[in-house]
Amino acid sequence: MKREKGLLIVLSGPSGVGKGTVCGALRQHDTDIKYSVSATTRSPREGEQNGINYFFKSKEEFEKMIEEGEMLEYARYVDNYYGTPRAYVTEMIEKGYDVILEIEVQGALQVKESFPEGVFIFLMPPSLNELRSRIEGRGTETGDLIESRMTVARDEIELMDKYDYVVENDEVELAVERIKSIVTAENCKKDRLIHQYKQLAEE
Ligand SMILES: Nc1ncnc2c1ncn2[C@@H]1O[C@H](COP(=O)(O)OP(=O)(O)OP(=O)(O)O)[C@@H](O)[C@H]1O
Ligand SMILES: Nc1nc2c(ncn2[C@@H]2O[C@H](COP(=O)(O)O)[C@@H](O)[C@H]2O)c(=O)[nH]1
Repeated sequence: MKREKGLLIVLSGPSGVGKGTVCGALRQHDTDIKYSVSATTRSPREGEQNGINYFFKSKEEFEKMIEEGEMLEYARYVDNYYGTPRAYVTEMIEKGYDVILEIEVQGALQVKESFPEGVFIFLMPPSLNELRSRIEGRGTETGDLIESRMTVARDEIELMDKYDYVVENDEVELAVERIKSIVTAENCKKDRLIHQYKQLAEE
């Protein structure tokens, strides 16, 4: 549902936990939520398209975006930059759409500073062994890169108490239902607060 102002939803969690898969499934359920496309200096994987999966940038292009204040947040993750272009997110929120960001933990904590009214959800794997098999099963990284991602994952999991919600991704459809419930509840809370605020303003 479109409102006066949309909700910013930050879906975070370790690489390979299933953020992209869960967002893809959520998209099938809720076509009104807008998905922010990140920028990155990582090379495209087979099948990834510029402007759809990511905006693929050179290091120089990315650093220029940072300098020009175009990033809502950004982080260096395993030797590459990743960041959220600010313009799309603020435009959609102002238009009343809920917007979801699918980002790692350093970036999520930056967004929490600038957008404390956002909803911060940490997607949790059933176990570290399952996380490793998901990364391996995806087949997009090998050897050292898998180890680097697993090392970062352990640090990220330690920060999950900084989030408003922790959602287990045991089964994709269950994770989607949990996220949908959170979004519905948070929107009700926001509507109630706006209603109370308007009543007070009228008194
Ligand atoms: N609930 C699940 N059960 C089993 N496999 C899953 C589940 N969710 C996702 N996967 C699988 O795990 C792999 C990683 O998922 P995905 O690419 O969505 O993770 P991600 O968190 O978006 O990763 P990254 O942050 O690196 O982009 C994929 O092969 C996906 O099919
Ligand atoms: N801080 C940000 N992190 C992001 C963003 N877009 C994606 N990511 C995260 O980076 C890692 C690696 O992604 P991969 O596509 O190379 O597997 C993963 O945790 C993503 O969620 C972003 O805009 N900002």
